[in-house]
Amino acid sequence: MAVVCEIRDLERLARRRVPKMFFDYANSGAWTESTYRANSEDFARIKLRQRVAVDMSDRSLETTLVGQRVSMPVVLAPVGLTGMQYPDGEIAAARAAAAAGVPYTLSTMSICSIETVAAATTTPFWFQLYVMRDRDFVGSLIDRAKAAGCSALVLTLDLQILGQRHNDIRNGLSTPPKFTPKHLWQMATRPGWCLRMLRTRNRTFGNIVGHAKGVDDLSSLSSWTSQQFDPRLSWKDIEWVKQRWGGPLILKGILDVEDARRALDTGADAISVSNHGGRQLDGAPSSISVLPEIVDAVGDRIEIHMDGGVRSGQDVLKALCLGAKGVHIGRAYIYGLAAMGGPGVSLALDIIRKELDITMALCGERRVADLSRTNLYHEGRQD
Ligand SMILES: Cc1cc2nc3c(=O)[nH]c(=O)nc-3n(C[C@H](O)[C@H](O)[C@H](O)COP(=O)(O)O)c2cc1C
Ligand SMILES: CCCCCCC(=O)C(=O)O
Repeated sequence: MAVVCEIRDLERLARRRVPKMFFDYANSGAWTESTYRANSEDFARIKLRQRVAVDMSDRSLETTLVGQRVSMPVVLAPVGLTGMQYPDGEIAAARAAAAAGVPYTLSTMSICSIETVAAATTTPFWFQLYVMRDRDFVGSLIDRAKAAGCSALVLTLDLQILGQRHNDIRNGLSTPPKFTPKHLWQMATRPGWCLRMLRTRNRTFGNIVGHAKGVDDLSSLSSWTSQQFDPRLSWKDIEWVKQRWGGPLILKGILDVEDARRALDTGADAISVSNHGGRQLDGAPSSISVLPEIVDAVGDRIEIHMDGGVRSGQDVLKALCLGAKGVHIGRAYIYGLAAMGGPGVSLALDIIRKELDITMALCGERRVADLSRTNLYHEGRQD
């Protein structure tokens, strides 16, 4: 049995257990992957300020996110095709998040539908929305999320056009998988995954198939996306989404100060500083590098979340110090899920919680709300 100490251990296990096309889908970025790499590398450059002889006996990671109490300021980010990493993966992730006291965000592009996840869980989850050309369908997704009791809507703004991901093109990624000799070989070398996958009926996009015109041909994900996603999405559409939804709204994919100011005008409850995990605009800066300027511009008027490159509790702490109230993790929990299903997601969350707690204590802080830039050295000097 492999020893799992950190998220990278789960990544190694996931690589061994999931067919290449699905592991690569999660583990890649767009084009040269420079932004994908920068997301993690820029975290590593930030140094922590050690403090000693501070009473650390009473510590807490609890806080609130968009008005909801959480056991730590971590959220499971929306991840498309989660159910191809592990059968019924969305249900497993939602249950693990609920047990850990953190929110789970179900993607529009999930394998298990909103209703399937709601029926299998008792804790409200968040729903992530993509805006498609067919606004009646988008409206129906919002209504379905409301009917399922979702407790926040995450509106993603940075993927109206799909960034080019070379691994997915090379792998001929599709869902359900095509049965070409290459794909059959990839699956045959992962027999555990195949056996488990045979036991579920959820093998294609549950929210979408059968619900909207022309969505049944999913053989080419990128051409399908360009047919269905609406490239005309603009700020004025956000008002419509906000009205129709009527609950907590988080705008995801903000990377620029001007866009952050624009987001403020929409009256959204939070923004998520994100470059989609380096999967969209390659060459864009890392999320952690732009977080401080966005916090300086709008942080006193809107709750700020972030994601991108978070692989440890130390990374979470650095983002909190730079002004994020919530930190969303994508691949960190997907590796756990792909490696061992629901228990793997729980393990990923346990690892991050423990690392965050220990790091906070060694920095001399007892509450996440007390973390600030004074706990960091940036580029070798103290901010
Ligand atoms: C495999 C995969 C699928 C994703 N699918 C979605 C999605 O459906 N909707 C969305 O808003 N973001 C999606 N994202 C982006 C994540 O929500 C998040 O922004 C990103 O994973 C953060 O970077 P990290 O993986 O380094 O933590 C996806 C990310 C990955 C890795
Ligand atoms: C049909 C594929 C669309 C991609 C949606 C999932 C996503 O956001 C991603 O980054 O991948």
